[in-house]
Amino acid sequence: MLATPMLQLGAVFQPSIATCRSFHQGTLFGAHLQPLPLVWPSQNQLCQCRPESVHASTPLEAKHETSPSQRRNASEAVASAFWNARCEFGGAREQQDGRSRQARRTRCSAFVAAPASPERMEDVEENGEVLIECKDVYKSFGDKHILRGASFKIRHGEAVGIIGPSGTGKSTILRIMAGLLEPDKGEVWVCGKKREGLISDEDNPPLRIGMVFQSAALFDSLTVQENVGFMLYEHSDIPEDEIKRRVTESLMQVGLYNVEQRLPSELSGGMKKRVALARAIISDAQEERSSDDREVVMYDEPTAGLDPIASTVVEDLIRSLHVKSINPATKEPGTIASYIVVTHQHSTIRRAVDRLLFLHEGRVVWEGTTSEFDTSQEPIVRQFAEGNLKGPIKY
Ligand SMILES: Nc1ncnc2c1ncn2[C@@H]1O[C@H](COP(=O)(O)OP(=O)(O)OP(=O)(O)O)[C@@H](O)[C@H]1O
Repeated sequence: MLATPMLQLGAVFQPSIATCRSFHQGTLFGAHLQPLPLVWPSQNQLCQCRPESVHASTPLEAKHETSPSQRRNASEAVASAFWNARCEFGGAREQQDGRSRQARRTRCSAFVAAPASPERMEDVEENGEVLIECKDVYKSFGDKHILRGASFKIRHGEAVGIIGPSGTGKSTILRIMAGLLEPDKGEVWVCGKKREGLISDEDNPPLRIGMVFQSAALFDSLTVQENVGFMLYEHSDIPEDEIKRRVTESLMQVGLYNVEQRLPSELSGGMKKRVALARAIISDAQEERSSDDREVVMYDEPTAGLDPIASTVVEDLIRSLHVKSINPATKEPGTIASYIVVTHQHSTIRRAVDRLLFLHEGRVVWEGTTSEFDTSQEPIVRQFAEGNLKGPIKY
């Protein structure tokens, strides 16, 4: 059984750029900078800091009043940084050899990457290896029955959007796919293997998974530079000057300049999201990837709260990182083999993904391409696409 996480939350959370391992064995600092015992017993259990654990009442919660959003943000910062670190650097990947570990800098994404052609999408749909399959997945929180038999497949090479009304379980299914949450019923198959438990229980996850959380999940007490460079500081011997250079480069790719020394509290919501994306990009810069790599990057509402132009920057950035997109200037592909985007935003639906899963009342009620989304006469799709008050979706 996992011990109750004793997270200190919000702005006082202070990992102090310790190593992931020593952090697990080390201390967290509390509201008055009192060291608090860290209760993660092993690296494999790092995912226990997932938000639903933090929703539970903890000793700290009683001691220091924190809002649910602070708790969620702190837990996601921990989960995001360490869990991505584990996915990036732990397990099977460390055993890989013959693969260049030379740093590869993600190329500037100042272009509009083209969506996949219909032929290419057909090919992926017919021949792509199934990376994740959810079979009849159920999940409830107390008496709220959120997922009620969700079934679908994510194939290698796909850019998939999960859409649907608020509260319908989009983030929940993303967390289940990521292995941060267990379904109550149903199965999740990852690369042909049924997942038992959480990703933290797997020694050699068959699929590399990256996650960009909805809340941006930054460490409030670290500067932008420390947040973005977190993985490189923790898990590489890259000289500090080089890390700084890469941080600046990543930030430029998401349209941020001269913010390295700011704290997250000094940024707008949209800027935080872009910093989170910059962190995801820089974590990508550790070694060469190929389009055969089994990996999925999951973005939970990456453009929520952004103005239309900032949304476009982020959408194009997501698109340009995909292996299926070719930078027209350099003719080079991106590096992210497959990705999933949970979103409400119409611009993101049209600009950042190729195939859509429509989740409603806990099930996938419609699947199709983004162009089919525009032409489908399914009442539920039309209502959602047009924002009608009348239709099968009741508010
Ligand atoms: N850990 C949790 N504990 C309790 N309830 C939860 C938890 N996680 C999600 N929920 C509830 O489950 C429901 C579905 O949440 P989820 O975030 O998956 O929906 P969503 O479709 O992503 O919504 P939105 O589009 O508004 O972000 C919500 O009512 C939410 O409050």
